Parts: sequence; structure tokens; C-alpha cells
Amino acid sequence: MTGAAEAQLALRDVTVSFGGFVAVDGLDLTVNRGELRCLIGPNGAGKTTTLDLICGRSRISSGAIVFDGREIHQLSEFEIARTGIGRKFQVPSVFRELSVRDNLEIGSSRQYGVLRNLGKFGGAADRERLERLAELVGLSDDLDKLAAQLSHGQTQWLEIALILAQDPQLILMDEPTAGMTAHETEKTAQLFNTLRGKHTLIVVEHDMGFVRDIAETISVMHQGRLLAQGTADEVSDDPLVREAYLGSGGIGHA
Ligand SMILES: Nc1ncnc2c1ncn2[C@@H]1O[C@H](COP(=O)(O)OP(=O)(O)OP(=O)(O)O)[C@@H](O)[C@H]1O
Repeated sequence: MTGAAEAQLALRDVTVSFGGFVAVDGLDLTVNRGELRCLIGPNGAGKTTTLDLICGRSRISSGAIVFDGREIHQLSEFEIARTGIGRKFQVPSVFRELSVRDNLEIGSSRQYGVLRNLGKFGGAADRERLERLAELVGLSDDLDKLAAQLSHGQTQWLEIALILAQDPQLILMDEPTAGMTAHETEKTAQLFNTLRGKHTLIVVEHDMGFVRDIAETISVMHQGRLLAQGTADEVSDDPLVREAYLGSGGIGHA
């Protein structure tokens, strides 16, 4: 990291408990602007819950979450999205009965309401932007296909394009390569490497091969806490990380 790196997101001593069960426990995590951070950890470590807390889907019990110098943990999920935080969930939420183009038109519109949006798109700049987005995620040849006809990987890329259409500063991705073929996973790594620097990304992943392909810094969670942080080699060689993964097939099968 250079001296110019600027913290964009900071979780400060964040704790959440659900009915007495502490899922995230005094978590401190800082992510710099433009960084691609991977968040790994054994099942139940608190990774998805951490994303839920950042985007306002769950509420912290104590601590603070600061984004771009502003505390966001008291804002609603909608207000947090408006600050520039986008979230990709494990299950894509594309409109399967519409074409890829229509999906992108809806995603690109700044107004809300599906039917309203379809009628309000169409300037040359809008079309150009849509085509750039489709090209970025490798769907240029599929614009007129129904989303339902896309492969699993293509559906995930469409979902990513829909998030990019909102131009969020920070994008939270939960297991983006789950269920993808090796080739799709490779293409997704290329896509993420293209996004690096343009957006800040936090990627929760189990596929260590993918993580190695994209991550500079990896944060490892265990039992709701930050267990280790470093490069892929540093965290893979860390005895504490190895111990945390015992019983779950090792870090390679995280
Ligand atoms: N709303 C909730 N109510 C009760 N317990 C919850 C809730 N959300 C999460 N948990 C618990 O918190 C713990 C952390 O869950 P979380 O999904 O964040 O883990 P994870 O690291 O993402 O795991 P995985 O890799 O398996 O997806 C789990 O034990 C889970 O059962």
C-alpha cells in the first residue's frame, strides 16, 4: 500500500448479536479507496453478516461504521445505497423474463419503477454507456437474449453490470463465483482485476484460487473476529489461520 492510500471504509469495534449469539465480535476493518479486499474465513465466521452490517441489512449492536468520513450505521439500507454502496447477493436478482438489454436499461436508469424506466431510456449517451457495460462484463453478443437463457456465470455478470450501472463507489460481493465453471471463474477474476482501482471492492469468497488471482490484501475472519490479514501467502502460512480452518477441509477448500 502506498503512503497515499486513503481509508474509505472503517468498521470500528463492530459487534452484532442475534438473540445472545455474537456473530460479529469487536471487528476492526479498514478498506482503502480503490482497493480490492477479499474477506475469507471458515463457515459461520461472520463474513456475510459483516456485509449485511455495512449495507444496513442488519444493525450493529455496538461500534461504528464510517464510509467516506461519515457514520452510516444508523442510516437505512436505502440511504446507505444512496451514499454509494452497492451489494451483490449470492442469488442474482435480474429480471429473467426480460432481455439483457432491458435489464441494463432498467439498471442504468437513475429513477425508480421498472415500467417507468423502460420508457425513459434511449439517448445516444445512454446506449453507449449500456454497450460499454455489456462489453465490460462480456455480454455484448447477448444483449437481445432473455436473461433466463443466460448461463449461471453470465447471469452473475449481468447482476454485476446492474450494480455497476449505479456507479457505486464501494461494491460488496458475496461469493460471486459460487456455482461457476472454472472458465467462468477465470473470466470473473479478469473482470474484477479490471474494476480494481475504479471502485472499492470487498469480496467474500471460498475459492482460494480465485482469491489468489484477485486479492492484494486478504482479511481472515473467525468466530466474528479479524483473525489475520495479509497477502495470500502470508495468510495461508499463518498457523492461526490453519488452525481456524481445521475441520473444514483446509484453507484451499474454505
Ligand atoms: N439473523 C440471524 N439470526 C441468528 N443468527 C444469525 C443471523 N445471521 C447470521 N447468524 C449466525 O451468525 C453466524 C455467522 O454467519 P455468517 O453467515 O455471517 O457466516 P459466514 O462467514 O458468511 O459463513 P458462510 O461462509 O457459511 O456463508 C452463523 O453462526 C449464523 O448462523
